[in-house]
Amino acid sequence: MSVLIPDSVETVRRPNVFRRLLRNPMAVGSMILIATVIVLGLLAPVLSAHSPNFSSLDAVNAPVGTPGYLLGGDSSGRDIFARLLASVNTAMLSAITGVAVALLIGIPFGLISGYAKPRTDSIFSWVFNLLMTFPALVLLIVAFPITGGSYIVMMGIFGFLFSPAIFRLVRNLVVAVKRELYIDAARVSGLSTARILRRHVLSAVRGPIVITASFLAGVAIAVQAGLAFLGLGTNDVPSFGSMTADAFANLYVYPIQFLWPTVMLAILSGGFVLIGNGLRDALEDSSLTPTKTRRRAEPETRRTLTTALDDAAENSEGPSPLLRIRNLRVSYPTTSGEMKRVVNGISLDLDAGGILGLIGESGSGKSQTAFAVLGLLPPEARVEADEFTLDGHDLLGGDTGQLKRLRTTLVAYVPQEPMSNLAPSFTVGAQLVEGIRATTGSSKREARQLALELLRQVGIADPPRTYRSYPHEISGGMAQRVLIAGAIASGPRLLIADEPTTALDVTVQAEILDLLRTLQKDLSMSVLLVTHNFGVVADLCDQVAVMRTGEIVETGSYRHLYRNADHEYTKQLLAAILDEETYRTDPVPSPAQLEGSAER
Ligand SMILES: Nc1ncnc2c1ncn2[C@@H]1O[C@H](COP(=O)(O)OP(=O)(O)OP(=O)(O)O)[C@@H](O)[C@H]1O
Repeated sequence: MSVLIPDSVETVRRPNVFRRLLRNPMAVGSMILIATVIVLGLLAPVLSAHSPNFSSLDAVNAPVGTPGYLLGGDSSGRDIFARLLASVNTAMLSAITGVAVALLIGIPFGLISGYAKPRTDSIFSWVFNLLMTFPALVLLIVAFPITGGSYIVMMGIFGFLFSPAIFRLVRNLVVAVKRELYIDAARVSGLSTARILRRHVLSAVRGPIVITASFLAGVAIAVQAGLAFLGLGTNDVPSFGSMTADAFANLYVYPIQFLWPTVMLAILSGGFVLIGNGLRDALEDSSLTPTKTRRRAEPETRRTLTTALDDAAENSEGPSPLLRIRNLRVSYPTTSGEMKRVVNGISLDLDAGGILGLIGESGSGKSQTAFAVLGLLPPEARVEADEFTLDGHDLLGGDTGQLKRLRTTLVAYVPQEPMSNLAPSFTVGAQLVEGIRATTGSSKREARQLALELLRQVGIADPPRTYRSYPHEISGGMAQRVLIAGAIASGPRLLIADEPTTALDVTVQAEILDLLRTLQKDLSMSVLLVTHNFGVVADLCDQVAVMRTGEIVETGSYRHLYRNADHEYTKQLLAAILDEETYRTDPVPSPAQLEGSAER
């Protein structure tokens, strides 16, 4: 089916950090001053009557306003105004060189270190920590003979020595961001690591990088001036430092000569620091980054059993299990060095087209089981099993790239907290298109059409409008529909839904469950539903596995468990719902209703 795409789809405006920055008077003042000074520096050849190194005996210590010497002459008879403008250019080139080198080294290594496995992270962190212990200023002074006095080379070394600051910043930000649910979602949707790093991780950490770069520019200008003041630098290139040193010798006789370079230095160096402060405030105000939290369902949001029994099917037999798990163990290292089992030898079969509910209290190991299937467990997790296959493919052996491709094509994931799974700085449409293109390889235009069609399919009333909305502009229920749309885009054979309704209110919960049921039938998918809520299980699932402390204590159809639960824990879980009469909206199903539902 083709869908017309409105022209407005791509004309979305982002929340503007720059506009917020413009509300900060200090930052605005600094930007105006710095911009003015930079323009003056660029116009130096036009504005100044002399070249900065031209010296005339007539102009030695000439007072301010001498014809041709707007700010007077220095002790060598050079035009102070011309030298001041030339020094602006020196300062700016120093800042650009120092900051560029620090960013070029710090950002890529920080991204890789923060995102990579612990061993790579340890090696990179060790190297940069070592670099950080070097006394930067002393090294710059010692390196002077090697640089031949070139301030560009000196500032390159400065950038290298300050790159650990950027590295640490980026690495720590990436460590915080990489476990965000929307990064997991991007991984599940098949995006390459490079693309996730570039598009999602870098975009989330760029704000603090810009702020630090601004501070670093101020520091670079001050450091270059300091080195020049000490005489470390060629005499041919004017700089605030060398001007200050010249004026210093005349301080008591011609103090005004000291004023010009120090004021300019303060404007440039301090201005960058103030802009950095303003940027930080503007970004903090506009921070939309979600935190990875988990909400438990409120009691009133629990579903009742009646609807559930109507729909629960007795049989879940298919030709062969799509997902086959035998004796799955997931363990984590503890501080004492021992391994702690969080999934302890579970076995499951999920048939093609079947719906399996994995139910248990918090911490019972449901999500760990689901994440093991999705390949989303953290690197420190140890996963073992006698058999762990998806569509006949071993999920534990083989090539990592092949497994990733297999999961991308066969499995999709619907998470618990829809909002946290959408990247806050991209529109819904952009995120859907990105996922669709990664999994289907379609063109941008085709992906856009498919995204709009999928939004319609998951019951979004105005797909173009939602397409061009940012996550904060849509409701939780819509966000969950968007994620479901993204999940089904690749036509998965297995949909893993981890508490898909927990974060939603009660009416929306019912709608999302209805949608999942409809899609499961229409697309003939298998569904692994992770939940702590028997009502949700009853609504959807053919088969149920009850988990407790990492083990499956009982399995069976929902109807069977409802009537003949053997295990005390299953009875407790059922009783927990049945006891909550206050929160139920439907009557508890009677045995007759159960039979009726069985006959359907
Ligand atoms: N990275 C980790 N390191 C160590 N233990 C972990 C880690 N992640 C999870 N666990 C532990 O694994 C156990 C099972 O967690 P899991 O998330 O699967 O529980 P769950 O049944 O899904 O509960 P919930 O619904 O609250 O998420 C918990 O005790 C948890 O503390």
